[in-house]
Amino acid sequence: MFTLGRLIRSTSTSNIIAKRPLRLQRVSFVRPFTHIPYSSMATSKINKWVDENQSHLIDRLAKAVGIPSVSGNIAYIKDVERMAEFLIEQLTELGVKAETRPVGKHQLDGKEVDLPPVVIGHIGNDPNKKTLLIYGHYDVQPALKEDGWKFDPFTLTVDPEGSGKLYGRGSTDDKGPVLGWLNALEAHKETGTELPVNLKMIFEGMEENGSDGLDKFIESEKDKFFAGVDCMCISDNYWLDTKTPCLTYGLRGINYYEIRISGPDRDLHSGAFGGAIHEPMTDLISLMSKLVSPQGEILIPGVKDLIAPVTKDEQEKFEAIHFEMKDIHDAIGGDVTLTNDTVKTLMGRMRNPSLSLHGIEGAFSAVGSKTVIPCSVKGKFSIRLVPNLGIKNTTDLVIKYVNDEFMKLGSKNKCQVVLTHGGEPWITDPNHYSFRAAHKATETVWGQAPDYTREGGSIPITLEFANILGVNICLLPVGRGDDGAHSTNEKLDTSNYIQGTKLFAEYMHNLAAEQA
Ligand SMILES: C[C@H](N)C(=O)N[C@@H](Cc1c[nH]cn1)C(=O)O
Ligand SMILES: [Zn+2]
Ligand SMILES: [Zn+2]
Repeated sequence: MFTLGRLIRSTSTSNIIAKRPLRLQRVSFVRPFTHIPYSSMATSKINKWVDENQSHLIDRLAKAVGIPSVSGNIAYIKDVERMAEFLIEQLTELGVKAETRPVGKHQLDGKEVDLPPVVIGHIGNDPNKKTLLIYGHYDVQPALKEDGWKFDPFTLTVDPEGSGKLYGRGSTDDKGPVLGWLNALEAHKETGTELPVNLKMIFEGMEENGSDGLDKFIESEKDKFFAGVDCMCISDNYWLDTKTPCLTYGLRGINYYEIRISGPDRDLHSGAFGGAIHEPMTDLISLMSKLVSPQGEILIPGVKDLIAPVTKDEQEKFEAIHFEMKDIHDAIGGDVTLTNDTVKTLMGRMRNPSLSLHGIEGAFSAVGSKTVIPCSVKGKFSIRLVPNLGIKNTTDLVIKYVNDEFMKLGSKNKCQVVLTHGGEPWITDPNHYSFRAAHKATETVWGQAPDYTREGGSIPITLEFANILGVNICLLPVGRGDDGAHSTNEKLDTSNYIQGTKLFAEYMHNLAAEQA
């Protein structure tokens, strides 16, 4: 555990306003499980059912992708709720006791609205079985056809060229993996196979926007809904390439910022006022250009000094990963990597911090040549956090630097730096029975041993689960490195969806058979 405590964000000021007290990781007490022998007969029946019911399972994914559950946007609030209801219906049909639970309110577009509810469910309550908790998210990133999608992003489209790719927003992040668990449950039900573990599940609808409210929910339910959980599995990341399955034992964190510059109280004609005023956009572009160099170097003083040194063991783990530069070039559709060194590239993605500029709200971006001076603009950027770059120490450096640089501009506009959401980095020890079970399941289903990776993306709530529940968390991805999560033409290969379903079933059976 590298950083302790989660910071609660302020939406109106540039400062972090509260910090949770330090919590030590709790260790689950040892419970004498009845040894449940692994049965290859059970899983082969399940695999046969999954193979024979592929179109039904794809249909389930199509229904889910058809609900545009984009979080953090007032226009999609009803769709996010509809997606939660869809999960409840599906889970109930599968024999899961499922319900939605409120997690509070937040501000959207200046209005106070309910946060998307969490969907929780459980099936099985046998004291002789281990209890597995699974987490996933049912919200998705925004997507518009005009962003460059080949097909409507909210209509699951099977590649007409026959590659088996299933295109649609959320196909890989994270509706496909979430439904993979439901598919595995259905396969057990339909083949009359007893579930080898008790299963608890929690699916949230705010992951893409900072998981607001979820930390409090976990804390308040730790001795109620979450009581008795032995270990946890999350499938919400991706392989590194298109052919090597992996298990993931670390995540980068994320701090998401806005630089808000405001000047006049209305948008202005650039002919009438250009040359006479301090322009907010000019200030903003100047500040944003000072955050990161074109070589990817973070220019904020002090950030590099905080990074924990790379150990020999870490270096060796990165060197052991199967990865070629071609994998990343294919995944991004171009040869624009910062280096051609594979280990440096992997470290750049997973072990080092990175700063990305995302966009400017309030800027003119439509077609045409509007000669406007926007009166206020918000520049958005994020920093991926790594051990020992935490939410707070990084934010202190960011705020000081941006304010100092703004002062140097001599502008009469107003500048505010806001941390909109933050999530700490997370890393765990993969020498745990849950990782052993996932390793064996990968060998059985994919016919090869997994690589051990750290994810460059963030699942901010992972550290909270680890700290509050004190359980091991194994990240077991389903999708490939070229799936295009958050991008245009996001997809999940049919084989990954189908084999991923088998992987989850196999993992649960291995988990039951592992000595705790
Ligand atoms: C890895 C996971 N599937 C994911 O995409 N996480 C997001 C989380 C996030 C945080 N702010 C906005 N989204 C990510 O890593 O960007
Ligand atoms: Zn995700
Ligand atoms: Zn995502």
